[in-house]
Amino acid sequence: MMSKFIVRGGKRLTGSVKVSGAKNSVLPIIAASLLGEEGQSVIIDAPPLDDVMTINKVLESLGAGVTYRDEVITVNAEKLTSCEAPYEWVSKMRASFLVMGPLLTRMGHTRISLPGGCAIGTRPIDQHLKGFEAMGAEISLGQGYIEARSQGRLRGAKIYLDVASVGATQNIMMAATLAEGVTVLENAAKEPEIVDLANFLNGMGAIVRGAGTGVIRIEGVEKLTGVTHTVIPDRVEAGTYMAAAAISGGDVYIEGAISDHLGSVIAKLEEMGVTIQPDENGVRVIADRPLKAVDVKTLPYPGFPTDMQSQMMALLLASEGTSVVTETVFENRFMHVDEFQLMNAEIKVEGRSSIVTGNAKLKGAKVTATDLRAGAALIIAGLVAEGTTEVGGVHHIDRGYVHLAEKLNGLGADIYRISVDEPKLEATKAPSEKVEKEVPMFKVQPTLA
Ligand SMILES: CC(=O)N[C@H]1[C@@H](OP(=O)(O)OP(=O)(O)OC[C@H]2O[C@@H](n3ccc(=O)[nH]c3=O)[C@H](O)[C@@H]2O)O[C@H](CO)[C@@H](O)[C@@H]1O
Ligand SMILES: C=C(OP(=O)(O)O)C(=O)O
Repeated sequence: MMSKFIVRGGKRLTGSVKVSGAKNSVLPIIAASLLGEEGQSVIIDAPPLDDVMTINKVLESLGAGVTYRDEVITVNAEKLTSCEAPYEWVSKMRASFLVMGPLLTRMGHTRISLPGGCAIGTRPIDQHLKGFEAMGAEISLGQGYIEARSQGRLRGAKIYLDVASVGATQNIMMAATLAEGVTVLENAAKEPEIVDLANFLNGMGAIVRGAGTGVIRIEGVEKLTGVTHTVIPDRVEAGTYMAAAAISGGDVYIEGAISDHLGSVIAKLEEMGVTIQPDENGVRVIADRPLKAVDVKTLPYPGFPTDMQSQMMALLLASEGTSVVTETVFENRFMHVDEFQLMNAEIKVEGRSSIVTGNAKLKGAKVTATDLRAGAALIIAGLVAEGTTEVGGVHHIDRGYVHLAEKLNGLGADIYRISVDEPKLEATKAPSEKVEKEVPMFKVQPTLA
């Protein structure tokens, strides 16, 4: 059964919303728990997301014992029975590829389905493989799978990344923890999720230094054990609620948001005229003046995050003046532009930049989430559009947002989720029309005050 979000615009957001654990931290940490040859890992604040369920399935298919209750995952990886991550799971979620480093270094052999490209770009994995090869692995490709083998333990190496890839940094860092000798990773990604993973690994007994800087040094150890760890709050989810608050002219406290992780987003919001008041437990966002247009360029951390680009574009549509949004991280991350245009937005794409005309008179329309963040951005636009916005492609949103509608409704938004029958394709007949089922248009109950 497919779903849609129905957003009725015009509500000002006020109150408090709590941020969940970070999707982009919990996924590599779950993968890293495969390194624990003794004891179990307990991962606290693991958000109930489709992506988390998918990677848990991958771990189970490798023979690990996994339980998930009340946002706590326990992983027992003492005995693994397989080193192969099948297409079934990797095709659902690229981050499953992060099991490659842990499996290779612990078992000396792994076979993983090739992660495909996706809506936002081709997303190659050459830097991951370059790192494994430098550590002595032999890589072969065939039938949609990548196989890596090492004779004995991997060996520490000096590795320079051509791009500061988050995934390659994580995969190589994990592989290096059990390698013989020291690995020095240069031009490493500096995202807070890298630091969270390093803290998890160090808790397991690894020796990782310099995470959060461009050079990470990993001294290999013989064995790692399970550890208890709390995942950092999701900075992209926090940023999404900041944008939602700002577009609605609201006053919202985002509980759990770590302002240090959101420097570039906060700077841009302040430049637009939004008041941001961070404290030790979260960030308050007050939008009591007309918003001003600003230019935004996505960059690796600490630059402006690509995962906030589409939500920011929604906000710029409601600002005074013209903005230029430049995407430098992924080559095809403007799919939301066409959808915004269906809502009466005026945006022109020129290569890697989008020229966004502000003061848009947004109108509700039937639109589709082309990826996770595009979905959130369409909902943000729907908050101020005239009439009703119907957002399809909700499965993308479910990958990365915990109770998005409930959390926004808790702030005063008016969002429903409805079920929609999937169109059936039959050989001899034209595809049937999408039929909206006669489900009562129940309002999702707010879970937060
Ligand atoms: C699960 C997770 O944490 N996902 C995040 C992670 O994705 P992910 O780890 O896949 O993103 P990367 O940092 O690897 O990608 C950044 C850029 O590097 C390129 N590249 C990457 C690897 C490689 O071997 N070769 C190469 O050329 C990519 O095509 C892209 O243009 O970081 C992205 C960039 O902040 C975020 O948008 C994603 O939300
Ligand atoms: C692109 C994203 O995630 P992933 O790398 O898991 O596709 C995202 O979180 O916006």
